[in-house]
Amino acid sequence: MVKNKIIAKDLNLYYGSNHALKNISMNIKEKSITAFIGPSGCGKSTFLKTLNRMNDLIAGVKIEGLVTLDGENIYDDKVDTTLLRKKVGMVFQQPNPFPMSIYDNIAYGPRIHGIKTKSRLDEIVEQSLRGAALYEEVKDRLKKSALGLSGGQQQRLCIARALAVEPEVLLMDEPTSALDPISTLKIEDLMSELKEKYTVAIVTHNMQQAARISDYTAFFLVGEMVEYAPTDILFTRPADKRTEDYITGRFG
Ligand SMILES: Nc1ncnc2c1ncn2[C@@H]1O[C@H](COP(=O)(O)OP(=O)(O)OP(=O)(O)O)[C@@H](O)[C@H]1O
Repeated sequence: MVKNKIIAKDLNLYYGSNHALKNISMNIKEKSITAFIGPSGCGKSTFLKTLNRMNDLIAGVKIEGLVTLDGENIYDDKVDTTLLRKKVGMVFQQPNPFPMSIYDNIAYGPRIHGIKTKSRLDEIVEQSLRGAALYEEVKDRLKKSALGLSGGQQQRLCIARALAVEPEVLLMDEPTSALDPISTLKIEDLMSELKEKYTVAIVTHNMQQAARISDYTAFFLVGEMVEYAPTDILFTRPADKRTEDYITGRFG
């Protein structure tokens, strides 16, 4: 049986008086891809961000309920959020490399976590770039600015940067929506490789993408999680009429 890596239980989130997540319970399976779909504003990104406490950074947010990672409550007062975010990395919609060299982008996280030796950093940079299927394209320009890379390369760099601190979970918030179709395909292929080692959760607006790459899909609607099932079942035999209406394009 596949292990549950993350468990959310009765999760509620309020932005001030806006009840943005309503009683969400979900088990996210280890070493698989879970996609969150649903119309704009339904809470997909908000839910994703609760999984590494990125919403803590927003003023006026109130969170109730439980999220566990390997059985440990990530909202416990004792949790070090820097370490949590090392274990649960994040990749955003817009590629956001730091304005520094390709090498330094990758070495940044490991350096913060105390790795100083050049040979070890060299090793991590190469491994991470290989893990993100970027090494061959950039190996001769590691000391050049990351801002000179194409959008698709920048996004793979951001994935490599996330991999450099040895995460267990990767959260991806519409990682391909700013990319052309070829770069999108590269990232999708990469994600299928990544799930051999990591647990991946992805927000996507693109239902075909969810159907192509994910093992499980959750459908959100105005803050509720309407349905959560293996992807092939959710797209072929949804249990809820609202899921069916959405995936057949009747709204959203
Ligand atoms: N930082 C914030 N402060 C206040 N309200 C927010 C904030 N972020 C999101 N919201 C609100 O929470 C609700 C859910 O937003 P969220 O971004 O999670 O939805 P989404 O499904 O990811 O949407 P989209 O697909 O458009 O990105 C919306 O009503 C949104 O306006």
